[in-house]
Amino acid sequence: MSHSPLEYCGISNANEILIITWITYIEMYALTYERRATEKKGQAMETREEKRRIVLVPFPAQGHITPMIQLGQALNLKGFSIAVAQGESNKVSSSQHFPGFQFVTIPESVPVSQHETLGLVEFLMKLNKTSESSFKNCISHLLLQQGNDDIACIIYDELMYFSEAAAKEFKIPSVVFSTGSATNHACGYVLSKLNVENFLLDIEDPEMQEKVVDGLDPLRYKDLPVSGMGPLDRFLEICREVFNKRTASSVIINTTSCLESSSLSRLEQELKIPVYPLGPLHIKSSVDSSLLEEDRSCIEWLNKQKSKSVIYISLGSIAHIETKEVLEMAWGLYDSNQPFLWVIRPGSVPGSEPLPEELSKMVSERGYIVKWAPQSEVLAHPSVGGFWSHCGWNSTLESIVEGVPMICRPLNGEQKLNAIYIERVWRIGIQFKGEVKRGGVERAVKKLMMDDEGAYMRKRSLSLKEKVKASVRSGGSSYNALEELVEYLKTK
Ligand SMILES: O=c1ccn([C@@H]2O[C@H](COP(=O)(O)OP(=O)(O)O[C@H]3O[C@H](CO)[C@@H](O)[C@H](O)[C@H]3O)[C@@H](O)[C@H]2O)c(=O)[nH]1
Repeated sequence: MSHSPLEYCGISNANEILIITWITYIEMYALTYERRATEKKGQAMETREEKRRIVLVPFPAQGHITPMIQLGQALNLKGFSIAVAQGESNKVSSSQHFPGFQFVTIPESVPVSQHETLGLVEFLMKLNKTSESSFKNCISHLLLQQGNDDIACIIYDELMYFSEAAAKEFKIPSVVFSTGSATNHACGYVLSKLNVENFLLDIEDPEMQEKVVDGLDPLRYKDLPVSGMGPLDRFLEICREVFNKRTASSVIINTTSCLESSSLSRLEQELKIPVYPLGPLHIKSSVDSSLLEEDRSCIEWLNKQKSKSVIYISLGSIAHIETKEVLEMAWGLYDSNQPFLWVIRPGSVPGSEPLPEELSKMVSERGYIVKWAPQSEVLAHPSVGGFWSHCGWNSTLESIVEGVPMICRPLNGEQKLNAIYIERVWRIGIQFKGEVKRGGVERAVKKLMMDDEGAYMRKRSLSLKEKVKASVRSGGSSYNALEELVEYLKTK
Protein backbone atom coordinates (compact mmCIF):
# COMPACT_ATOMS: atom_id res chain seq x y z
CA MET A 1 0.00 0.00 0.00
CA SER A 2 1.35 3.37 -0.94
CA HIS A 3 1.27 6.44 1.43
CA SER A 4 1.08 10.10 0.59
CA PRO A 5 3.89 12.21 2.05
CA LEU A 6 1.39 13.65 4.59
CA GLU A 7 0.47 10.20 5.79
CA TYR A 8 4.15 9.46 6.40
CA CYS A 9 3.99 12.33 8.85
CA GLY A 10 0.94 10.78 10.53
CA ILE A 11 -1.46 13.34 9.01
CA SER A 12 -4.49 11.77 7.39
CA ASN A 13 -6.97 14.54 6.55
CA ALA A 14 -7.34 18.24 5.62
CA ASN A 15 -8.65 19.35 9.05
CA GLU A 16 -5.60 17.97 10.74
CA ILE A 17 -3.47 19.87 8.21
CA LEU A 18 -5.26 23.09 9.10
CA ILE A 19 -4.78 22.52 12.83
CA ILE A 20 -1.11 21.69 12.40
CA THR A 21 -0.60 24.73 10.18
CA TRP A 22 -2.08 26.93 12.91
CA ILE A 23 0.00 25.31 15.63
CA THR A 24 3.13 25.73 13.53
CA TYR A 25 2.22 29.33 12.82
CA ILE A 26 1.59 30.04 16.52
CA GLU A 27 4.83 28.30 17.48
CA MET A 28 6.75 30.22 14.82
CA TYR A 29 5.21 33.48 15.99
CA ALA A 30 6.03 32.67 19.59
CA LEU A 31 9.59 31.80 18.61
CA THR A 32 10.02 34.95 16.58
CA TYR A 33 8.54 37.04 19.38
CA GLU A 34 10.83 35.42 21.90
CA ARG A 35 13.85 35.92 19.64
CA ARG A 36 12.96 39.55 19.05
CA ALA A 37 12.40 40.08 22.75
CA THR A 38 15.76 38.49 23.55
CA GLU A 39 17.46 40.55 20.86
CA LYS A 40 15.83 43.70 22.17
CA LYS A 41 16.85 42.85 25.74
CA GLY A 42 20.37 42.12 24.53
CA GLN A 43 20.48 45.41 22.68
CA ALA A 44 19.14 47.19 25.72
CA MET A 45 21.79 45.56 27.93
CA GLU A 46 24.46 46.36 25.40
CA THR A 47 23.30 49.93 25.20
CA ARG A 48 23.14 50.11 28.96
CA GLU A 49 26.64 48.69 29.31
CA GLU A 50 28.10 50.58 26.41
CA LYS A 51 26.47 53.88 26.90
CA ARG A 52 26.32 54.23 30.64
CA ARG A 53 28.20 57.22 31.77
CA ILE A 54 31.03 57.71 34.22
CA VAL A 55 31.47 61.23 35.51
CA LEU A 56 35.10 62.17 36.18
CA VAL A 57 36.01 65.06 38.47
CA PRO A 58 39.72 65.95 38.11
CA PHE A 59 41.61 68.45 40.29
CA PRO A 60 42.55 71.37 37.99
CA ALA A 61 46.32 70.86 37.76
CA GLN A 62 48.28 69.11 35.02
CA GLY A 63 49.63 66.35 37.27
CA HIS A 64 46.05 65.42 38.24
CA ILE A 65 44.23 66.07 34.95
CA THR A 66 46.56 63.84 32.89
CA PRO A 67 46.07 60.58 34.85
CA MET A 68 42.31 61.24 35.22
CA ILE A 69 41.90 61.64 31.44
CA GLN A 70 44.00 58.50 30.95
CA LEU A 71 41.68 56.64 33.32
CA GLY A 72 38.72 57.99 31.33
CA GLN A 73 40.23 56.65 28.13
CA ALA A 74 40.79 53.21 29.68
CA LEU A 75 37.15 53.07 30.82
CA ASN A 76 35.89 54.43 27.51
CA LEU A 77 37.66 51.56 25.75
CA LYS A 78 35.76 49.21 28.08
CA GLY A 79 32.42 50.57 26.82
CA PHE A 80 31.54 53.47 29.12
CA SER A 81 30.89 56.96 27.89
CA ILE A 82 32.79 59.61 29.82
CA ALA A 83 31.72 63.00 31.11
CA VAL A 84 34.48 65.20 32.52
CA ALA A 85 33.27 67.82 34.98
CA GLN A 86 35.82 70.61 35.20
CA GLY A 87 36.10 74.18 36.41
CA GLU A 88 36.50 77.23 34.23
CA SER A 89 40.30 77.41 34.25
CA ASN A 90 42.98 74.80 33.55
CA LYS A 91 40.46 73.07 31.32
CA VAL A 92 41.15 70.23 28.96
CA SER A 93 39.55 71.43 25.79
CA SER A 94 37.11 69.38 23.77
CA SER A 95 39.06 70.41 20.69
CA GLN A 96 41.80 68.04 21.85
CA HIS A 97 39.63 65.31 20.32
CA PHE A 98 38.63 62.82 22.93
CA PRO A 99 36.10 60.60 21.17
CA GLY A 100 33.41 59.37 23.56
CA PHE A 101 34.10 62.20 26.02
CA GLN A 102 31.71 64.95 26.98
CA PHE A 103 32.93 68.02 28.86
CA VAL A 104 30.72 69.84 31.34
CA THR A 105 31.60 72.94 33.31
CA ILE A 106 31.26 73.30 37.06
CA PRO A 107 30.78 77.05 37.42
CA GLU A 108 33.88 78.00 39.33
CA SER A 109 33.67 79.87 42.55
CA VAL A 110 37.41 79.87 43.34
CA PRO A 111 39.73 80.63 40.40
CA VAL A 112 42.72 78.28 40.12
CA SER A 113 45.02 81.30 40.33
CA GLN A 114 44.14 81.43 44.06
CA HIS A 115 46.04 78.16 44.50
CA GLU A 116 49.22 80.25 44.59
CA THR A 117 47.93 83.13 46.69
CA LEU A 118 46.07 81.04 49.27
CA GLY A 119 48.36 78.01 49.37
CA LEU A 120 47.15 74.49 48.56
CA VAL A 121 45.34 73.77 51.84
CA GLU A 122 43.25 76.97 52.04
CA PHE A 123 42.55 76.75 48.31
CA LEU A 124 41.23 73.21 48.75
CA MET A 125 39.07 74.18 51.72
CA LYS A 126 37.50 77.02 49.76
CA LEU A 127 37.13 75.08 46.52
CA ASN A 128 35.40 72.17 48.23
CA LYS A 129 33.07 74.38 50.24
CA THR A 130 31.95 76.46 47.28
CA SER A 131 31.69 73.75 44.63
CA GLU A 132 29.23 71.43 46.34
CA SER A 133 26.01 72.97 45.10
CA SER A 134 27.23 73.85 41.59
CA PHE A 135 28.37 70.25 41.14
CA LYS A 136 24.95 69.00 42.28
CA ASN A 137 23.41 71.19 39.55
CA CYS A 138 25.83 69.74 37.05
CA ILE A 139 24.84 66.17 37.91
CA SER A 140 21.14 66.97 37.88
CA HIS A 141 21.51 68.41 34.35
CA LEU A 142 23.35 65.30 33.21
CA LEU A 143 20.63 63.07 34.65
CA LEU A 144 17.92 65.11 32.95
CA GLN A 145 19.65 64.65 29.61
CA GLN A 146 19.54 60.86 29.58
CA GLY A 147 17.42 59.61 32.42
CA ASN A 148 17.95 58.77 36.03
CA ASP A 149 19.74 55.50 35.51
CA ASP A 150 22.34 56.93 33.18
CA ILE A 151 25.29 57.57 35.49
CA ALA A 152 27.05 54.40 36.65
CA CYS A 153 29.50 56.17 38.91
CA ILE A 154 31.23 59.42 39.85
CA ILE A 155 35.00 59.03 39.99
CA TYR A 156 36.56 62.02 41.72
CA ASP A 157 40.10 63.11 42.50
CA GLU A 158 40.65 62.64 46.22
CA LEU A 159 41.14 66.42 46.54
CA MET A 160 37.67 67.09 45.04
CA TYR A 161 35.77 65.52 47.92
CA PHE A 162 32.81 67.91 47.45
CA SER A 163 31.69 65.40 44.79
CA GLU A 164 30.46 63.07 47.55
CA ALA A 165 27.48 65.29 48.38
CA ALA A 166 26.06 65.02 44.85
CA ALA A 167 26.72 61.28 44.75
CA LYS A 168 24.77 60.89 48.00
CA GLU A 169 21.90 63.12 46.95
CA PHE A 170 21.35 61.36 43.62
CA LYS A 171 22.22 57.90 44.99
CA ILE A 172 25.04 57.42 42.51
CA PRO A 173 27.98 55.22 43.54
CA SER A 174 31.26 57.07 43.92
CA VAL A 175 34.90 56.02 43.67
CA VAL A 176 37.99 57.97 44.75
CA PHE A 177 40.94 58.37 42.40
CA SER A 178 44.35 59.00 43.91
CA THR A 179 46.80 60.43 41.37
CA GLY A 180 49.76 60.06 43.72
CA SER A 181 51.42 56.92 45.02
CA ALA A 182 49.77 54.31 47.25
CA THR A 183 52.36 55.21 49.90
CA ASN A 184 51.24 58.83 49.80
CA HIS A 185 47.61 57.76 50.14
CA ALA A 186 48.53 55.54 53.09
CA CYS A 187 50.43 58.44 54.72
CA GLY A 188 47.36 60.66 54.24
CA TYR A 189 45.35 58.06 56.11
CA VAL A 190 47.90 57.96 58.96
CA LEU A 191 47.87 61.79 59.15
CA SER A 192 44.07 61.89 59.20
CA LYS A 193 44.14 59.91 62.46
CA LEU A 194 46.76 62.06 64.20
CA ASN A 195 46.16 64.56 66.93
CA VAL A 196 47.91 67.86 66.06
CA GLU A 197 49.20 68.63 69.58
CA ASN A 198 50.58 65.13 70.10
CA PHE A 199 52.16 65.03 66.67
CA LEU A 200 53.86 68.40 67.19
CA LEU A 201 55.36 67.10 70.45
CA ASP A 202 56.31 63.72 68.99
CA ILE A 203 58.05 65.19 66.01
CA GLU A 204 60.41 67.12 68.32
CA ASP A 205 61.49 63.83 69.94
CA PRO A 206 64.51 62.37 68.09
CA GLU A 207 63.49 58.82 68.97
CA MET A 208 60.01 59.34 67.60
CA GLN A 209 61.37 60.97 64.44
CA GLU A 210 63.25 57.78 63.63
CA LYS A 211 60.32 55.47 64.37
CA VAL A 212 59.16 53.48 61.33
CA VAL A 213 55.58 54.27 60.28
CA ASP A 214 53.66 51.07 60.90
CA GLY A 215 53.53 48.95 57.73
CA LEU A 216 55.29 51.62 55.65
CA ASP A 217 58.97 50.72 56.13
CA PRO A 218 61.37 52.45 55.23
CA LEU A 219 59.33 55.55 56.06
CA ARG A 220 60.00 57.15 59.46
CA TYR A 221 57.72 59.59 61.25
CA LYS A 222 60.00 62.45 60.15
CA ASP A 223 59.26 61.50 56.52
CA LEU A 224 55.49 62.00 56.74
CA PRO A 225 54.69 64.49 53.97
CA VAL A 226 53.69 67.59 55.92
CA SER A 227 56.30 70.13 54.78
CA GLY A 228 55.29 72.89 52.41
CA MET A 229 51.62 72.43 53.30
CA GLY A 230 51.20 75.46 55.59
CA PRO A 231 50.00 75.24 59.21
CA LEU A 232 49.84 71.62 60.40
CA ASP A 233 46.38 71.89 61.98
CA ARG A 234 44.81 73.02 58.70
CA PHE A 235 46.66 70.36 56.73
CA LEU A 236 45.50 67.60 59.08
CA GLU A 237 41.96 68.96 58.74
CA ILE A 238 42.18 68.45 54.97
CA CYS A 239 43.47 64.90 55.55
CA ARG A 240 40.45 64.24 57.78
CA GLU A 241 38.09 65.68 55.15
CA VAL A 242 39.65 63.46 52.50
CA PHE A 243 39.60 60.26 54.57
CA ASN A 244 37.09 60.38 57.38
CA LYS A 245 34.02 61.71 55.61
CA ARG A 246 34.33 59.31 52.75
CA THR A 247 31.41 57.23 51.57
CA ALA A 248 33.08 56.13 48.32
CA SER A 249 32.86 52.43 47.62
CA SER A 250 36.45 51.94 46.45
CA VAL A 251 39.74 53.65 45.64
CA ILE A 252 41.63 53.66 42.34
CA ILE A 253 45.37 54.31 42.52
CA ASN A 254 47.68 55.06 39.60
CA THR A 255 50.30 52.58 40.73
CA THR A 256 51.11 48.93 40.38
CA SER A 257 51.67 46.28 43.01
CA CYS A 258 55.26 45.48 41.99
CA LEU A 259 56.20 49.05 43.03
CA GLU A 260 54.28 49.38 46.28
CA SER A 261 52.97 46.06 47.50
CA SER A 262 53.38 46.74 51.24
CA SER A 263 51.74 50.19 51.09
CA LEU A 264 48.88 48.66 49.12
CA SER A 265 48.40 45.90 51.71
CA ARG A 266 48.40 48.46 54.51
CA LEU A 267 45.81 50.55 52.66
CA GLU A 268 43.54 47.58 52.03
CA GLN A 269 43.65 46.67 55.72
CA GLU A 270 42.90 50.20 56.88
CA LEU A 271 40.34 51.38 54.36
CA LYS A 272 38.30 48.16 54.27
CA ILE A 273 37.07 48.92 50.77
CA PRO A 274 38.48 47.59 47.49
CA VAL A 275 41.64 49.26 46.24
CA TYR A 276 42.38 49.08 42.49
CA PRO A 277 46.09 49.62 41.66
CA LEU A 278 45.70 49.77 37.87
CA GLY A 279 48.61 51.93 36.74
CA PRO A 280 50.77 53.22 35.28
CA LEU A 281 47.87 54.52 33.22
CA HIS A 282 50.02 56.37 30.69
CA ILE A 283 51.48 53.15 29.25
CA LYS A 284 48.34 52.36 27.29
CA SER A 285 47.14 55.89 26.78
CA SER A 286 47.11 57.77 23.51
CA VAL A 287 45.40 60.95 24.68
CA ASP A 288 47.11 64.32 24.83
CA SER A 289 45.85 66.28 27.80
CA SER A 290 48.68 68.80 27.92
CA LEU A 291 47.55 72.25 29.06
CA LEU A 292 50.67 73.88 27.58
CA GLU A 293 51.87 73.55 24.03
CA GLU A 294 54.63 70.98 23.63
CA ASP A 295 57.80 72.16 21.91
CA ARG A 296 58.72 69.24 19.67
CA SER A 297 61.92 70.83 18.42
CA CYS A 298 63.67 69.18 21.37
CA ILE A 299 63.14 65.77 19.75
CA GLU A 300 65.15 66.94 16.73
CA TRP A 301 67.86 68.17 19.10
CA LEU A 302 67.82 64.79 20.90
CA ASN A 303 68.15 63.00 17.56
CA LYS A 304 71.58 64.60 17.19
CA GLN A 305 72.91 63.46 20.59
CA LYS A 306 74.78 60.28 21.49
CA SER A 307 72.96 57.30 22.98
CA LYS A 308 72.17 57.68 26.72
CA SER A 309 74.25 60.88 26.92
CA VAL A 310 71.56 63.48 27.73
CA ILE A 311 70.34 64.47 31.16
CA TYR A 312 66.72 65.71 31.03
CA ILE A 313 65.67 68.28 33.64
CA SER A 314 62.06 69.01 34.51
CA LEU A 315 60.33 70.07 37.71
CA GLY A 316 56.75 69.33 36.67
CA SER A 317 53.87 71.71 36.16
CA ILE A 318 53.70 73.61 39.46
CA ALA A 319 57.15 74.10 41.02
CA HIS A 320 59.04 77.39 41.12
CA ILE A 321 62.79 77.84 41.37
CA GLU A 322 64.91 80.84 42.27
CA THR A 323 67.19 82.53 39.72
CA LYS A 324 70.24 81.85 41.90
CA GLU A 325 69.47 78.12 41.88
CA VAL A 326 68.88 78.11 38.12
CA LEU A 327 72.32 79.64 37.55
CA GLU A 328 74.08 77.21 39.91
CA MET A 329 72.36 74.34 38.14
CA ALA A 330 73.32 75.69 34.74
CA TRP A 331 76.99 75.96 35.77
CA GLY A 332 76.96 72.48 37.28
CA LEU A 333 75.40 71.01 34.17
CA TYR A 334 77.88 72.85 31.96
CA ASP A 335 80.84 71.68 34.04
CA SER A 336 79.65 68.07 33.93
CA ASN A 337 80.26 68.07 30.18
CA GLN A 338 77.03 66.17 29.57
CA PRO A 339 74.48 67.47 27.07
CA PHE A 340 71.26 68.52 28.80
CA LEU A 341 67.64 69.20 27.86
CA TRP A 342 65.95 71.52 30.33
CA VAL A 343 62.27 72.45 30.72
CA ILE A 344 61.88 75.96 32.12
CA ARG A 345 58.15 76.75 32.25
CA PRO A 346 57.08 80.36 31.73
CA GLY A 347 56.74 81.94 35.16
CA SER A 348 58.60 79.16 36.97
CA VAL A 349 61.63 81.36 37.75
CA PRO A 350 59.96 84.41 39.30
CA GLY A 351 61.53 87.71 38.30
CA SER A 352 63.72 86.16 35.61
CA GLU A 353 62.10 86.69 32.30
CA PRO A 354 63.80 86.78 29.90
CA LEU A 355 66.25 84.23 31.34
CA PRO A 356 69.69 85.65 32.29
CA GLU A 357 72.16 86.17 29.48
CA GLU A 358 74.76 84.06 31.33
CA LEU A 359 72.42 81.05 31.14
CA SER A 360 71.75 81.40 27.44
CA LYS A 361 75.50 81.31 26.69
CA MET A 362 76.06 78.07 28.63
CA VAL A 363 73.00 76.47 27.13
CA SER A 364 73.95 77.30 23.57
CA GLU A 365 77.12 75.21 23.98
CA ARG A 366 75.86 72.07 25.67
CA GLY A 367 72.16 72.22 26.16
CA TYR A 368 68.68 72.97 24.94
CA ILE A 369 65.87 74.75 26.79
CA VAL A 370 62.15 74.42 26.09
CA LYS A 371 59.10 75.86 27.83
CA TRP A 372 57.26 72.53 27.78
CA ALA A 373 58.36 69.19 26.37
CA PRO A 374 56.57 66.05 25.18
CA GLN A 375 57.92 64.43 28.37
CA SER A 376 56.98 60.78 27.86
CA GLU A 377 58.49 60.87 24.38
CA VAL A 378 61.62 62.59 25.67
CA LEU A 379 62.11 59.93 28.36
CA ALA A 380 61.63 57.20 25.76
CA HIS A 381 64.26 58.74 23.46
CA PRO A 382 67.45 56.62 23.11
CA SER A 383 69.66 59.67 23.75
CA VAL A 384 68.24 60.27 27.22
CA GLY A 385 70.30 58.64 29.95
CA GLY A 386 69.12 60.39 33.12
CA PHE A 387 66.33 62.51 34.58
CA TRP A 388 66.82 65.37 37.07
CA SER A 389 63.34 65.39 38.55
CA HIS A 390 61.26 66.96 41.33
CA CYS A 391 59.76 63.47 41.69
CA GLY A 392 56.11 64.27 41.00
CA TRP A 393 54.36 60.90 40.83
CA ASN A 394 53.62 61.11 37.09
CA SER A 395 57.23 61.96 36.27
CA THR A 396 58.37 59.13 38.55
CA LEU A 397 56.16 56.61 36.77
CA GLU A 398 57.09 57.92 33.31
CA SER A 399 60.79 57.59 34.12
CA ILE A 400 60.38 54.06 35.55
CA VAL A 401 58.45 52.93 32.48
CA GLU A 402 61.31 54.08 30.22
CA GLY A 403 64.02 52.64 32.46
CA VAL A 404 65.65 56.05 33.03
CA PRO A 405 67.52 56.50 36.37
CA MET A 406 66.97 59.72 38.28
CA ILE A 407 68.55 62.53 40.29
CA CYS A 408 65.87 63.39 42.81
CA ARG A 409 65.34 66.98 43.85
CA PRO A 410 61.96 66.78 45.64
CA LEU A 411 60.52 70.17 46.45
CA ASN A 412 57.57 69.55 48.70
CA GLY A 413 54.89 67.26 50.06
CA GLU A 414 54.78 63.71 48.77
CA GLN A 415 57.61 64.26 46.29
CA LYS A 416 59.94 63.49 49.22
CA LEU A 417 58.28 60.10 49.68
CA ASN A 418 58.75 59.31 46.00
CA ALA A 419 62.42 60.30 46.25
CA ILE A 420 62.91 57.93 49.23
CA TYR A 421 61.39 55.09 47.23
CA ILE A 422 63.48 55.89 44.15
CA GLU A 423 66.71 55.95 46.13
CA ARG A 424 66.18 53.39 48.89
CA VAL A 425 63.48 50.95 47.81
CA TRP A 426 63.82 50.60 44.03
CA ARG A 427 67.43 51.91 44.03
CA ILE A 428 67.14 53.58 40.66
CA GLY A 429 68.32 57.06 41.58
CA ILE A 430 70.14 59.36 43.97
CA GLN A 431 68.84 62.23 46.05
CA PHE A 432 70.31 65.69 45.72
CA LYS A 433 70.15 67.11 49.22
CA GLY A 434 70.97 70.54 50.60
CA GLU A 435 71.65 73.78 48.80
CA VAL A 436 72.07 73.64 45.04
CA LYS A 437 75.70 74.55 44.28
CA ARG A 438 77.45 74.04 40.95
CA GLY A 439 80.04 71.56 42.35
CA GLY A 440 77.32 69.33 43.80
CA VAL A 441 75.32 69.44 40.58
CA GLU A 442 78.39 68.48 38.55
CA ARG A 443 79.19 65.55 40.89
CA ALA A 444 75.60 64.26 40.90
CA VAL A 445 75.32 64.39 37.12
CA LYS A 446 78.66 62.62 36.63
CA LYS A 447 77.73 59.96 39.18
CA LEU A 448 74.47 59.18 37.42
CA MET A 449 75.67 59.43 33.84
CA MET A 450 79.24 58.12 34.01
CA ASP A 451 80.09 56.23 37.22
CA ASP A 452 79.66 52.53 38.04
CA GLU A 453 77.02 53.50 40.59
CA GLY A 454 75.02 55.13 37.80
CA ALA A 455 75.49 52.07 35.59
CA TYR A 456 74.13 49.89 38.41
CA MET A 457 71.09 52.15 38.78
CA ARG A 458 70.50 52.03 35.02
CA LYS A 459 70.58 48.24 35.13
CA ARG A 460 68.06 48.17 37.97
CA SER A 461 65.88 50.73 36.15
CA LEU A 462 65.74 48.49 33.09
CA SER A 463 64.73 45.47 35.12
CA LEU A 464 62.06 47.44 37.01
CA LYS A 465 60.76 48.78 33.69
CA GLU A 466 60.12 45.21 32.50
CA LYS A 467 58.22 44.29 35.68
CA VAL A 468 56.06 47.40 35.53
CA LYS A 469 55.28 46.93 31.85
CA ALA A 470 54.36 43.29 32.47
CA SER A 471 51.81 44.39 35.07
CA VAL A 472 49.64 46.14 32.48
CA ARG A 473 49.79 43.26 30.00
CA SER A 474 47.06 40.60 29.90
CA GLY A 475 47.13 38.66 33.18
CA GLY A 476 49.32 41.24 34.95
CA SER A 477 48.25 42.75 38.29
CA SER A 478 47.25 46.19 36.92
CA TYR A 479 45.47 44.60 33.97
CA ASN A 480 43.46 42.45 36.38
CA ALA A 481 42.72 45.40 38.66
CA LEU A 482 41.24 47.31 35.71
CA GLU A 483 39.12 44.29 34.73
CA GLU A 484 37.82 44.01 38.32
CA LEU A 485 36.98 47.71 38.41
CA VAL A 486 35.08 47.41 35.11
CA GLU A 487 33.12 44.40 36.41
CA TYR A 488 32.22 46.37 39.52
CA LEU A 489 31.13 49.41 37.48
CA LYS A 490 28.97 47.24 35.21
CA THR A 491 26.94 46.05 38.16
CA LYS A 492 26.16 49.63 39.20
O1 LIG B 1 57.74 69.76 29.93
C1 LIG B 1 56.95 69.00 30.49
C2 LIG B 1 56.94 68.83 31.89
C3 LIG B 1 56.02 67.96 32.42
N1 LIG B 1 55.13 67.31 31.62
C4 LIG B 1 54.13 66.39 32.19
O2 LIG B 1 53.49 67.00 33.30
C5 LIG B 1 53.18 66.02 34.25
C6 LIG B 1 53.74 66.48 35.58
O3 LIG B 1 53.24 65.68 36.61
P1 LIG B 1 54.09 65.33 37.92
O4 LIG B 1 55.40 64.81 37.54
O5 LIG B 1 53.26 64.42 38.76
O6 LIG B 1 54.36 66.70 38.61
P2 LIG B 1 53.40 67.94 39.07
O7 LIG B 1 52.90 68.64 37.92
O8 LIG B 1 54.20 68.71 40.05
O9 LIG B 1 52.20 67.14 39.82
C7 LIG B 1 51.42 67.36 40.99
O10 LIG B 1 50.59 66.19 41.05
C8 LIG B 1 51.27 64.94 41.21
C9 LIG B 1 50.24 63.83 41.18
O11 LIG B 1 49.33 63.92 42.19
C10 LIG B 1 52.10 64.95 42.49
O12 LIG B 1 52.83 63.77 42.61
C11 LIG B 1 53.03 66.16 42.50
O13 LIG B 1 53.77 66.22 43.70
C12 LIG B 1 52.22 67.42 42.31
O14 LIG B 1 53.06 68.57 42.31
C13 LIG B 1 53.81 64.70 33.78
O15 LIG B 1 52.82 63.87 33.23
C14 LIG B 1 54.79 65.15 32.71
O16 LIG B 1 54.94 64.22 31.66
C15 LIG B 1 55.15 67.48 30.27
O17 LIG B 1 54.36 66.87 29.53
N2 LIG B 1 56.06 68.32 29.74
